[in-house]
Amino acid sequence: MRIRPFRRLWIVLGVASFGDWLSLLATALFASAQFDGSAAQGAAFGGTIAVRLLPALVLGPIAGVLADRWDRRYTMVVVDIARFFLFASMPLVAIAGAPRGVVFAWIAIATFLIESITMIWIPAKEAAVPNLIPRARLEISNQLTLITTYGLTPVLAALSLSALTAGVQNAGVGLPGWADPAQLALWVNAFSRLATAIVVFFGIREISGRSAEREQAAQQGMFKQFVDGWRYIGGSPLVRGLVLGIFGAFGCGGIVVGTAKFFATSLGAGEAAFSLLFATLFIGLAVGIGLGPMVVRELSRRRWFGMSIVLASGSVIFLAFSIHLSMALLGALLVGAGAGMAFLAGTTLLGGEVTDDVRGRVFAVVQIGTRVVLMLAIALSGVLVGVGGSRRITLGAAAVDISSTRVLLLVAGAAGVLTGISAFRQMDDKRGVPVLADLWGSVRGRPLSPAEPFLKHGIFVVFEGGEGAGKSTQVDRLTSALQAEGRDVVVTREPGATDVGARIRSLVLDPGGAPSPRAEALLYAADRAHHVATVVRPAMARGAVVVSDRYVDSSLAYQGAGRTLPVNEISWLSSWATGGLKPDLVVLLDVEPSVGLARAAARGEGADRLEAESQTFHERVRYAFLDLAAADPKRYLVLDASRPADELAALITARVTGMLTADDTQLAPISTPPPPAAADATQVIRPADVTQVVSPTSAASADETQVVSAASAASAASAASADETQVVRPVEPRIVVLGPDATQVVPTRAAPSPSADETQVVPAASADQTQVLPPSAPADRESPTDVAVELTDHGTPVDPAAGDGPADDLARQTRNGGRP
Ligand SMILES: Nc1ncnc2c1ncn2[C@@H]1O[C@H](COP(=O)(O)OP(=O)(O)OP(=O)(O)O)[C@@H](O)[C@H]1O
Ligand SMILES: Cc1cn([C@H]2C[C@H](O)[C@@H](COP(=O)(O)O)O2)c(=O)[nH]c1=O
Repeated sequence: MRIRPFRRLWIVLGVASFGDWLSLLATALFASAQFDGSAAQGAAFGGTIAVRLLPALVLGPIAGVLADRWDRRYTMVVVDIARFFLFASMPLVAIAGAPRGVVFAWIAIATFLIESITMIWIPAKEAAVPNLIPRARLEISNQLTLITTYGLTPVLAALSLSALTAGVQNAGVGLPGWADPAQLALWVNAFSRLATAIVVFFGIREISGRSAEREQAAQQGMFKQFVDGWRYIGGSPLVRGLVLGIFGAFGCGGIVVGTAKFFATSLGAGEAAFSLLFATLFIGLAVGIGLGPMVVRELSRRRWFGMSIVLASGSVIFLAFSIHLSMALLGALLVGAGAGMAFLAGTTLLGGEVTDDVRGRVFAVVQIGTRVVLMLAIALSGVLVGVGGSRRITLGAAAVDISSTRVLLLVAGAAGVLTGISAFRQMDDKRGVPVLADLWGSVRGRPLSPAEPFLKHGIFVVFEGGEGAGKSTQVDRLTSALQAEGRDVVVTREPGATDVGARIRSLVLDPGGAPSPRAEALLYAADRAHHVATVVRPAMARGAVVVSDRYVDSSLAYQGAGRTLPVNEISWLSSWATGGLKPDLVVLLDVEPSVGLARAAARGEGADRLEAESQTFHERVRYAFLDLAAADPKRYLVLDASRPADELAALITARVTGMLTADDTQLAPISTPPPPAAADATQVIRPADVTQVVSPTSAASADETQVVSAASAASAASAASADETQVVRPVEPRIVVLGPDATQVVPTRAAPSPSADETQVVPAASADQTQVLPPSAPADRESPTDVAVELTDHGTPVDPAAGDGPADDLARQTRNGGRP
């Protein structure tokens, strides 16, 4: 309202809308007053309202073209002056003493003319709004406009008419003939048009003027402009989806209105129920428009639009099955809310996304189309259910009453749901982001963000783990191995890889400073945002292998589990900071905190602020890392970091080179030729010991954690990233869990099992509960993508080198591609 031209336009709209509602009633009443007898009066009343619909059908198609061709301010002014004369002419004809038949005929003609020119006024006004206010304010301006048009002004118009009637009645006899409420209302309406014309002409000059594209379009012939408008609507998936969706939502609303009377009867309820349903629908509409944006908050408007249509249509289906008035009222409320939200989201999207040169035509199609669809839906559904009645269907001994009202509601609801889904698909701007999680996140103020699109060629490997786990050591080793192959490797770390990061690092780690937990989380996120934007993404875009010492998981573990801040909030923060960039591989070096801290202390550099935290803090951190790995095993390589550094380095190099071999088409060219035995390049170093986490762990105790030794370099080479937005592996890895007396084949998350009948899927959380299979499953084990995992009876790691039991045989077979 602080935007002056918009404020004035809103006042104009309010007055115009008040006049519209007043004239709707007044013209119909005035027309019926020209007849005697209730039948003739009823026909005159209904006829005048029907006449208002005709122009939409006749003039609708070209109204938008005119609104796009002409100056919008002059269009509005000229139309309003014409409406002033037309409205004023109706009582004037009567005052002039014309016979009642002529008065009625003129009312019908004038109504037709008024509605016809209004068809041009509406799109001109609608198309002007987006030029007056910033895009971010469009939704709230639409909310205001819709609430004014469909909430405030009809009520005000009805109250004004009653007040006029009461005033005239109280004045008693002696008043002149023209002073009847309907005629007075027409005068009020006529002068309100004159007032709006003056305000638009003198007060909202900003509406004038044409963009260069509109100027250019106006040079074309009208027919071409008309055809282009339809081509634009049909050819743009967004606009097509919006238009179809809005029509669908209004169709649903119309069917509910059209069948409400029969529906109330089928519920065994009477007239009052009909009025209740009708009123509830409008209350729902107001709730959807007024409160919808507050509820969904930052949800993508494109998604919201599709979801609202599904809500409206799904609620129509719900209505079809309602067996009690309370259910029906709930259904009607939801239909209204869904339709209201769809209309608000739709008009806002149209205002923001449709360019100025075609906006008039698009708005004309929507405004006029919704009227037509609404009226057709009301009329046709009323006729259909009237003709259909209720059928008694006998199925054997049982007989069921099926009312055509419910069948119609069901069919319309199902069609609406399909329309909503199709609109959603056409317009979705967050493909790949789970819909319900996104909705839930948005309601809670944290919508999920899609991965930021960028041309990704490189591979992103991250090392995670507690203090002194050996990350820096392994980062160096991997880097050397890759560089020896001639790869472009970028070594980096968090926090502190950039100048900005170095300052943040000293802020968070210097024992002197003490940022609060939330400030600490934000500082790490700030370091990460800058790091990803300036180091990681550019390096990956050029095809480098990026190796980072710590990344998002450190925040989840240290600030989430360690500082006990809500992990989902830290996760959202990191996802925002990184634009959704996930590593292709996380190497988790798992070690007892006491061992790691002792190693770090042995460096003799003194403990930083986090290293100085308690033992329990570091234990929480450790289990948080393990939990993260268990939740997404394909992306993780979890290693027992107490093993010798050389062994770990061999395993990591094997896994990463395996990934690189698969990805070589995308990576930056290797600068030195590969070793002479090309076949060897595909041979993977056989690991002696890969540790895999097969169960989510609780942070409580070490005994509950199932960290198990595993072996299979082949799996290490193939079981890389599961992230759909990044590297997608053609073969899903699977984990073979070996116990001292049992073998279990556990497909990892969502892995399609090639031999489903041989595979028993068990919840990996508990080794005790696993189903026992004989230790021979050659078909499964021959798969090069299997990971052999060995368990002791209490789930702790077994060193395959230490024993020679059946488990070791199987582990060896797996390593050897199924050969004994
Ligand atoms: N596998 C290993 N076995 C024994 N000692 C190791 C192993 N890996 C690294 N170390 C030693 O442990 C110490 C810490 O190693 P490193 O600096 O690589 O760990 P880090 O995880 O990067 O530590 P921080 O988290 O403190 O940065 C070093 O002295 C290193 O030589
Ligand atoms: C990225 C990140 C790090 N931390 C902590 C973890 C460590 O204690 C230090 C970093 O020191 P290092 O010698 O480089 O390992 O910071 C954290 O708490 N949150 C994070 O996001």
